[in-house]
Amino acid sequence: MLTVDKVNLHYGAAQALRGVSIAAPMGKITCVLGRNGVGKTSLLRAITGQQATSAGSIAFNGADLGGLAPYRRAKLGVGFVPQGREIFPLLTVKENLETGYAPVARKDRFIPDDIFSLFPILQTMLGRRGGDLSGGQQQQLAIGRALVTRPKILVLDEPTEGIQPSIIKDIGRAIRYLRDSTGMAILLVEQYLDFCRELADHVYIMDRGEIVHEGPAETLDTPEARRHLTV
Ligand SMILES: Nc1ncnc2c1ncn2[C@@H]1O[C@H](COP(=O)(O)OP(=O)(O)OP(=O)(O)O)[C@@H](O)[C@H]1O
Repeated sequence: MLTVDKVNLHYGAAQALRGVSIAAPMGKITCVLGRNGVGKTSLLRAITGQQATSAGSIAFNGADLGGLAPYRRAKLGVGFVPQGREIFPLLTVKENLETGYAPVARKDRFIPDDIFSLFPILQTMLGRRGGDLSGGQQQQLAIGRALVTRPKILVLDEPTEGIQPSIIKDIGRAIRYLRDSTGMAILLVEQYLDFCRELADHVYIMDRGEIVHEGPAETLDTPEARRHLTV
């Protein structure tokens, strides 16, 4: 399980996270919702090690992640699908997937078949350049690349952003399959309420750098939760 305990994060004098505590258990989908700019991406940057925290602690399956570089966290099983996907446009689909080998032991440096069962389009397009893929296909590639790192927790930043409904469904199905078949933890940051309501086991809502609500997915329909999500 991933535990984030009373974490603060600053950009210079501006505080983006204020005493944030969340847990993402193994075998569960945990969703963090919130409007634009409330600190969701900052929380994921803190977890993946891309941004230093100024207080609190982050641990995964008993290992303290505090101060570890992103690649060390990847080696411990933290897989990341960034906002905007960050596909290498001039590398082929296969080469993009292979960039996930970096934190993996030599014997595991192959692309697991599961990735092509989840996203058959990646197999069809293995030789095409990443930049030639549609936004939805790039999102599938970004998830595939994270899976190549053999994560024990998959952290996704707004995977539905700018993506057509049919591919959103495929991504939802893939996330559920990963939870059920591998028992990995999944931590998802989203603005798309329906996607979270359908998928999540547990939800948190952030507002102005703080967690202001937590509960099972059904609690997203309470007036109190709605108030934090409407503009
Ligand atoms: N590199 C940075 N330098 C300074 N301030 C930043 C930086 N990145 C984010 N911020 C600020 O921190 C706050 C939280 O931003 P963050 O990107 O974490 O929010 P978010 O909820 O992920 O938003 P979005 O949904 O737009 O991605 C915002 O006020 C933002 O302007």
